[in-house]
Amino acid sequence: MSTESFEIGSRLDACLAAAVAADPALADVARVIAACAAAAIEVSTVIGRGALAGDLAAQGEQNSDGDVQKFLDVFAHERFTEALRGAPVAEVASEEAEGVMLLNPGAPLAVAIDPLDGSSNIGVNMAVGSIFGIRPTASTPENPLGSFTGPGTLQRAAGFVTYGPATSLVLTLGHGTQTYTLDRAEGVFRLTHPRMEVVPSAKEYAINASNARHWDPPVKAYIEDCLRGAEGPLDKDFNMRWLGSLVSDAQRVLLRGGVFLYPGDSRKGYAQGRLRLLYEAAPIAFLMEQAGAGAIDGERRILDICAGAIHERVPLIFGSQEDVACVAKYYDGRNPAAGRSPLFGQRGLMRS
Ligand SMILES: O=P(O)(O)OC[C@H]1O[C@](O)(COP(=O)(O)O)[C@@H](O)[C@@H]1O
Ligand SMILES: [Mg+2]
Ligand SMILES: [Mg+2]
Repeated sequence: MSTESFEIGSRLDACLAAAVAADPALADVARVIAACAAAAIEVSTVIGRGALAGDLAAQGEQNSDGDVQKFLDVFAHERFTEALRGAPVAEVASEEAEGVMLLNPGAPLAVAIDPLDGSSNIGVNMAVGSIFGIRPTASTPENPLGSFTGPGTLQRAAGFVTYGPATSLVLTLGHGTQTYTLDRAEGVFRLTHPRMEVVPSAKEYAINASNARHWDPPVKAYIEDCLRGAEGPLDKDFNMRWLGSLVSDAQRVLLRGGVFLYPGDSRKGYAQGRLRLLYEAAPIAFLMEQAGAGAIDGERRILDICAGAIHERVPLIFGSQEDVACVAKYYDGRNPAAGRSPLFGQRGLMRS
């Protein structure tokens, strides 16, 4: 959906209707997006009430990834899956459900969803979000995961919602990335950023530095060179931000550039990092690419990677094109970590 011709302030439903009028093949995708937007407004209302809505961080069961579910994880999962039941969605792969959920047999679309992203921020009044990727249904009795095992390039649309000081919906249908902001007075999303364009390079990086001792050599080398600032081979002073919420970090990168890294590391269970390919990395990668940014696992483009299982993890590095390309150089053998001290060594990539 190209929304450049839409006026700022246009309602999401009007933008979707116009996109469908221009390309009727988008009708089903538009219904799914409208369902996600409606669920997001419900979730936003509860989050906005904070502690008045009860203990949003109250702990329940463990999800399939071993994370303890909080009240808000489960509430968001229920609101989104209920909304998707009323849309042309055959299957849902949710972080909060072990297997693929079957909604409307024969429907044309499948949705991979992280109903509540940034769970560690629940209950402390910090931003959280929801992420979704919409794919064509492709499962068969012989291949029941078929809707989710194709590459991210198959996604018809993707989006994420950030429940922050404002609630916003970042969306792509494959023709650029747009942001809509929730007009709380009227309960509708309105177009506020018709065309997101990530700057080619910036001076901010995001990584959970408490894992530094577990990182693999390319990541250690890159962050070491960031920390050396203008005196180091990257020739600029960096700022660091880590919000503990992928969507919030992604929103910042979309608006002012920089690079985000959640690499694989040597902790047990973290060889592929923490983030999940289907409902975190692939939708974010689609949105980033449509905004002129990049997303890789270190060596491969995220959108080319196929999942073998619905909760599969993948190392994720995304952001400004030049900054992502710079990180890739640390991975590609041109900067072997051999000869470096384990961390904070003396030589850097850009120095001959
Ligand atoms: O606690 P860590 O290891 O820094 O991980 C933070 C990352 O984990 C996540 O919270 C994972 O998402 P969930 O909260 O949906 O499991 C990301 O939003 C965030 O970037
Ligand atoms: Mg998440
Ligand atoms: Mg989650």
